Amino acid sequence: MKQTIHVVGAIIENEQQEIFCALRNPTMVLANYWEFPGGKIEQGETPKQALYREILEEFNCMIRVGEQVAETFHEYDQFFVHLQTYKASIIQGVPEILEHAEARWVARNQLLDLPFAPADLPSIEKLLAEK
Ligand SMILES: Nc1nc2c([nH]c(=O)n2[C@H]2C[C@H](O)[C@@H](COP(=O)(O)OP(=O)(O)OP(=O)(O)O)O2)c(=O)[nH]1
Repeated sequence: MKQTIHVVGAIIENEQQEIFCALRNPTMVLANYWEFPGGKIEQGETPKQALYREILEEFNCMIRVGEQVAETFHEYDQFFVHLQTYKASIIQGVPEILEHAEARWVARNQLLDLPFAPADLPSIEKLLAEK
């Protein structure tokens, strides 16, 4: 039976209203897809705590996590993902790419130009509908 993994993603916006997007590296599951940085929620963590930890681990910066953007269930070939995305802003540090192939700040209306992980599309649609 397929497993369900519970994942959080940060929609980090800067002062130019650009969103921080990261490219999964070729050795990761869902290789070479763009994503909202984040990862799996560990036992005993709230989604917001998990997001804070993941961004610190993977980008060495501290974020403040805000409101939820979307909650999505998506079926991939190998597993189901339960993805919750949250708005966030950087409160300390500049993101360093520690685990991803690449990362960049992207204007909302250019998000769909990147090949995003399919589970992220409802979040992107919500962002595009906001402004
Ligand atoms: N981080 C993140 N993962 C996403 C997004 N969309 C999406 O389908 N996923 C999938 C990809 C992965 O299969 C899973 C997240 O797992 P991960 O490997 O990044 O999590 P992690 O950092 O906790 O990894 P690990 O410690 O288990 O190696 O969720 C997204 O926007 N952000």
